[in-house]
Amino acid sequence: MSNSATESGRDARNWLALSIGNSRLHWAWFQGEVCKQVWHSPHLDSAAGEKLIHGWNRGELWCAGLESPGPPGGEAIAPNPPLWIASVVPHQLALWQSYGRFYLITLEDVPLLGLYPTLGIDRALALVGAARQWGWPVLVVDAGTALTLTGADPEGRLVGGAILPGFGLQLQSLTEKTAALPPVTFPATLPPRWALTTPEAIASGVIYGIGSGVRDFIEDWWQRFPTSTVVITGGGGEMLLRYLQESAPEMAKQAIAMPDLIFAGICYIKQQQSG
Ligand SMILES: Nc1ncnc2c1ncn2[C@@H]1O[C@H](COP(=O)(O)OP(=O)(O)O)[C@@H](O)[C@H]1O
Ligand SMILES: CC(C)(COP(=O)(O)O)[C@@H](O)C(=O)NCCC(=O)O
Ligand SMILES: [K+]
Repeated sequence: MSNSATESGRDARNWLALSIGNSRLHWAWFQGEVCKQVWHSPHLDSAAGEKLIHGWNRGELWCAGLESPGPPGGEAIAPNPPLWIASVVPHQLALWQSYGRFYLITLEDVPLLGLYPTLGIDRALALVGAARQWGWPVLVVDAGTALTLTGADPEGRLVGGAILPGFGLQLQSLTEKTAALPPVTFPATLPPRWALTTPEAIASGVIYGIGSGVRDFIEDWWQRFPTSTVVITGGGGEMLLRYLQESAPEMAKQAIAMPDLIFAGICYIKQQQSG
């Protein structure tokens, strides 16, 4: 095979995955089944989206001057990569629909039994992504804007789950809905549980509150499915794992952190569809 044939073969295998969350856009660049790079960007406005698509159409993958739409380092890859999207945010999804090689993943594409029609596609994809690697039954804890728990049984049937405000949303809502509580940035480490300052008291309430709730859900899940894998993902996943390491070390040892879980799900669906 000539060099150029090898090159074009490689290029043809390039594709992008975009998961549109309520806080951010999550991007991955794949070659075939291999995930080469993952990065995150803020939501984009329509001008920024159009600029990016225009660049892709011209064969420039990452538009210069656009804030963080591309991977750090801005790798050069083939023009017009297929873009596989999973979205739980309709107004952000609309930006990408004019792109020629746009593929939207919906619940109908996901081979999961017992789905209900309004289940978030991110939750369904995370579940099949986790099961592909660890098998059924599986429980996914996704600490995103909302924190979700989503579990499926040994047959790959959705058992159900729960949705609560995530770390950032809880911190933000306290600031917004009270007169005296200051904005608190997401702490890098666990705060003291018995806090003596207002910011630490807020951080403690949110982190230990979410953490103990999640722990209770996991304990209940293991009563039902003692052999189930538990996978933790999402922007707040590290904090959740830190909580478990301190408060429930045995549980933490058995939980698996997969920050890029959604992309395992997207890759699986793409493979199914591409035959
Ligand atoms: N760099 C970051 N940017 C935004 N949120 C972050 C970041 N690091 C951690 N977080 C936390 O992660 C949560 C958002 O998770 P993420 O999985 O990005 O959400 P979504 O998928 O809903 O957009 C928020 O609670 C936030 O506090
Ligand atoms: C629960 C979610 C908001 C989580 O999204 P995220 O916070 O991670 O952006 C999303 O999965 C969603 O909109 N779900 C629809 C309702 C459901 O899953 O039952
Ligand atoms: K999510």
